[in-house]
Amino acid sequence: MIRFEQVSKTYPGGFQALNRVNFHVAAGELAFLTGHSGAGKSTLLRLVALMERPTLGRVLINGHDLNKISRRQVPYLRRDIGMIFQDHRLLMDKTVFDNVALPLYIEGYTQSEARKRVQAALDKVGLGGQERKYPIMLSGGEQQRVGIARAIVNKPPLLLADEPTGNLDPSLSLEIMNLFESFHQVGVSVLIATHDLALVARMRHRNLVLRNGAMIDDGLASGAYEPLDEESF
Ligand SMILES: Nc1ncnc2c1ncn2[C@@H]1O[C@H](COP(=O)(O)OP(=O)(O)OP(=O)(O)O)[C@@H](O)[C@H]1O
Repeated sequence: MIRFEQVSKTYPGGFQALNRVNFHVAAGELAFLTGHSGAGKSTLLRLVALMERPTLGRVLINGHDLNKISRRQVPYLRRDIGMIFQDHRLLMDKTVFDNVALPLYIEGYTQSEARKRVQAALDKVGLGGQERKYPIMLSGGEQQRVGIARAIVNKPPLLLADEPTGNLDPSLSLEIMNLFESFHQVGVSVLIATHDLALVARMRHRNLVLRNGAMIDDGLASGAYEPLDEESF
């Protein structure tokens, strides 16, 4: 699903955010991406989401070499990627319905055509019946769920989350992670950048670790990918 081959990213100005990164995340896998602040996590996600281009190397998504994707093709590829941000990036002057429907409006759906899909997405994140509210009327955890509903409304096979629990307390964070787990269980690929190492340990999924732009652990050799049995947890 996601393959990086010798990927480096140097920003204008000369800062090298990623240095020869190699990894593969298979279709349907859930993996975490961890590392210190500035390690390159957001940069890596932005390369996957075609928000940045690599300076060197190849990024492949679903077999598509992103170096060969023209600007015109970018929106089509992005449809297959749901993106979730720490600050959820909701439109505060729009209802929950309109926020979640946004990707569908962009694809040309009318409000009535979008209705079923929006309701299904809100049901999945536990916010059924909240369509008419405005984000300001919701708690932080609920606002993040609206952001997740917006990311899944057009059923993308790949979800990318950048610090999705950064503003939430531990119990809300666990609820949000459980939601990602439920998408993974129905076959969606999920890559989550996070600082929350306690939560990562608890979730028992693969952990890709960046340090100063280099991938120092891809979560495979260490055995972290293998589920632990109850006794050893
Ligand atoms: N557009 C940009 N132009 C120049 N430098 C950038 C740009 N975006 C990021 N950087 C630099 O690249 C490095 C990696 O940033 P990145 O946001 O990928 O790290 P991160 O691991 O996500 O950090 P954090 O956990 O703090 O969000 C940082 O030193 C940052 O300042």
